[in-house]
Amino acid sequence: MIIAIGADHAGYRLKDVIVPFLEAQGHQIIDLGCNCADSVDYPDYAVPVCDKVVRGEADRGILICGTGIGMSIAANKTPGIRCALVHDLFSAKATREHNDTNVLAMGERVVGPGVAEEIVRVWLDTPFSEGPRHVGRLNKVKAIEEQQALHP
Ligand SMILES: O=C(CO)[C@H](O)[C@H](O)[C@H](O)COP(=O)(O)O
Repeated sequence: MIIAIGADHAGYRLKDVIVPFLEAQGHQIIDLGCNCADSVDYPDYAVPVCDKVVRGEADRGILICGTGIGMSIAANKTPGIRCALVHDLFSAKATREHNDTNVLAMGERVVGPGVAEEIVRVWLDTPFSEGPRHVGRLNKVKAIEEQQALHP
């Protein structure tokens, strides 16, 4: 897969663990920064990663900040993005099966590197279930986006 990844100053160290982990599995990585501890703003990194996904230039996106919360809030403002904040393996699997999420958010201050690697592995490997109830719910989410585009 082609995976776009971004982090703020509170997440770049975990990004630097996840990038070689993914490369070792044969994934192609688009690393959109940041790459040092100088304070930055998470929306500035969430938007470029989400753009890559909605434009089809990346198959998935991964975003990391201190908690993952700011990144997930920002990511879900982009129409077409379904971002899940995940810190456990059950949710990593469920959010792919049920929500067909295309962006994963994690918090470097919440989860250790070993668990984060397993979350990423499970999230990338789990297919959407295609269950009719999930498809119907996702269509309702899409309808919210379309409604808001018509009446911002
Ligand atoms: O948005 C966040 C908190 O929900 C992210 O974790 C940020 O990384 C965090 O706010 C950064 O905090 P800092 O005090 O500016 O390092």
